[in-house]
Amino acid sequence: MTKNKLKNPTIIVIFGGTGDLAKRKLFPAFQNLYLDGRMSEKFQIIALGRAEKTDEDFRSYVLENLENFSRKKGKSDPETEKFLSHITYHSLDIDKEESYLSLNEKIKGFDEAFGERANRLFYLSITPSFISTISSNIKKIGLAANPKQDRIIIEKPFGYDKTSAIELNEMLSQTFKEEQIYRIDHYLGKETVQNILAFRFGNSMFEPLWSRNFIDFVQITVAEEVGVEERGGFYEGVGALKDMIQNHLLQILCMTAMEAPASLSADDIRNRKADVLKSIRRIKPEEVDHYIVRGQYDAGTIKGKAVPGYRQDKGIAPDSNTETYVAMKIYLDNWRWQGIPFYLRTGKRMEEKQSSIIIQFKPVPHSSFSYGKEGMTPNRLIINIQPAMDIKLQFMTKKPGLSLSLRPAEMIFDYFSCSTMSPEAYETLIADALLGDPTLFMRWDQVEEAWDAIDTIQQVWKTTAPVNFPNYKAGSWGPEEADELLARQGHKWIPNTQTKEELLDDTDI
Ligand SMILES: NC(=O)C1=CN([C@@H]2O[C@H](COP(=O)(O)OP(=O)(O)OC[C@H]3O[C@@H](n4cnc5c(N)ncnc54)[C@H](OP(=O)(O)O)[C@@H]3O)[C@@H](O)[C@H]2O)C=CC1
Ligand SMILES: O=C1O[C@H](COP(=O)(O)O)[C@@H](O)[C@H](O)[C@H]1O
Repeated sequence: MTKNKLKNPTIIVIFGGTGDLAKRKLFPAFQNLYLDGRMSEKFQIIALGRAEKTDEDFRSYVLENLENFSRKKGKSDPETEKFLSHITYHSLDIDKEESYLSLNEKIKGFDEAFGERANRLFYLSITPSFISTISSNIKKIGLAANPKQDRIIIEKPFGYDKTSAIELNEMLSQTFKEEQIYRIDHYLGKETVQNILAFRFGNSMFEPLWSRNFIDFVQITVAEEVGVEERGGFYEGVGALKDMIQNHLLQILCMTAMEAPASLSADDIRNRKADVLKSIRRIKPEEVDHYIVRGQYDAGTIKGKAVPGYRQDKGIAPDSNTETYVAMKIYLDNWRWQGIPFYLRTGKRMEEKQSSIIIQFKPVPHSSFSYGKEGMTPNRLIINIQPAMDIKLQFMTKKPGLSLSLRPAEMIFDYFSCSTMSPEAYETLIADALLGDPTLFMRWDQVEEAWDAIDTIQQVWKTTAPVNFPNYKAGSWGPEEADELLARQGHKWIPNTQTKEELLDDTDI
């Protein structure tokens, strides 16, 4: 959210510096920030992993990955070489206290070279089970002794349920104050997610319509074409509810449903988002099947390519009951949204990659018009988050011709048409963390409320195995039960795959 350039000397310590996230997202983000002139003159990245490696070998590994994953690519040009010279590798075993002593020596060495104590940013890109050990070792050795200078970024998932998240937070708070803790949800760094705030509160004409008075229902989709790829071992113990709903989808729900913040300060925005999470209607164990559908993909075809089922993927048990799909109906018990369903769905191996929010408005109370073969289509506002980055307003117009008959049409704002190449989500978030702006990070109460909203579901699923897994084909839009979830309300999932030509169907003019 902030545009400033980092001025203070800074040391970034990446736990999990050799991992998948670091190679695909973190190093490319730092490289792009560097090339954009957003890093300070004096900075050092210390990447940690268990094996012994030389700086040279590690830098070649980073360069190779920049070539594959960075938006500005990583050619071996002088600027990228300069960036690489700011990276050091350090061998550290998280469980061994002596490793932290040598890390401390290394950090002090850079402080000396900088001529002052640098700010420290600890990036925990490791499995959550290591967080407590790292945090207590950081405290023991005094690595983060200055609350004004030192921060920590924690990757998701923050805990596995509400109880473990509370324990984790208590443990962390023995070393770091809340204002030093940056809990990342990379969806909040996406341009189009931030644009929801701009769209809603930077305009006057949509907000009066933004309530139960005019909206029929809201549909939030985060669909992926990919399966679990190389992360089967991690995903098996997690599943779509914890991997996607607890964080990304509930954060998008917050942006869509929140009240206007008093200001753009981090706490004003986060207070209004926390209100949404608090207002999510908690469901009873016996209601879980009524409100939530889980699914797991079977073998199928995506864009003409055959793909295996989840149970055949690498690292997955052949009788796994981990869900790769979740659809749920959420009610918000507050004045603005009482009685309006929010349908959330997410899944891997879906027909196409698509993250979107669809606001369906109530139908007109009465109409004397005739309609084309699609019939009357309610007004819709479609906010496409990715890969399309646009906002569409769908409404009815007169069909060209002699009769007064209507057909749907749309107006489109394309985010790309007015922006230069957007920064990646991780660039925005890391820049904010370096500068100390926590607006786009999750405050503790948000995390706790989000777990509270889904804990009952997890508990019920732990004790009742799904009877019909796998229950959707790779390349589809999920299990049939997800259609029934909406049909009970007289609603349907809106496909959001129509082209403009299909929408403007002229066949019966
Ligand atoms: N990958 C992704 O797309 C995403 C990941 N995340 C989150 O990011 C975090 C990291 O994920 P990811 O990068 O995929 O995980 P990986 O399994 O790829 O990497 C794990 C990292 O942890 C290090 N590690 C493991 N054990 C130790 C130890 N005892 N001492 C020191 N280092 C150790 C490994 O280093 P080494 O083996 O070299 O010692 C490696 O760098 C997780 O919390 C994940 O949920 C969040 C969103 C997306
Ligand atoms: O956090 C995660 O997000 C990715 C999807 O992120 P996107 O930016 O590519 O939409 C998901 O694949 C992964 O399982 C999850 O951990």
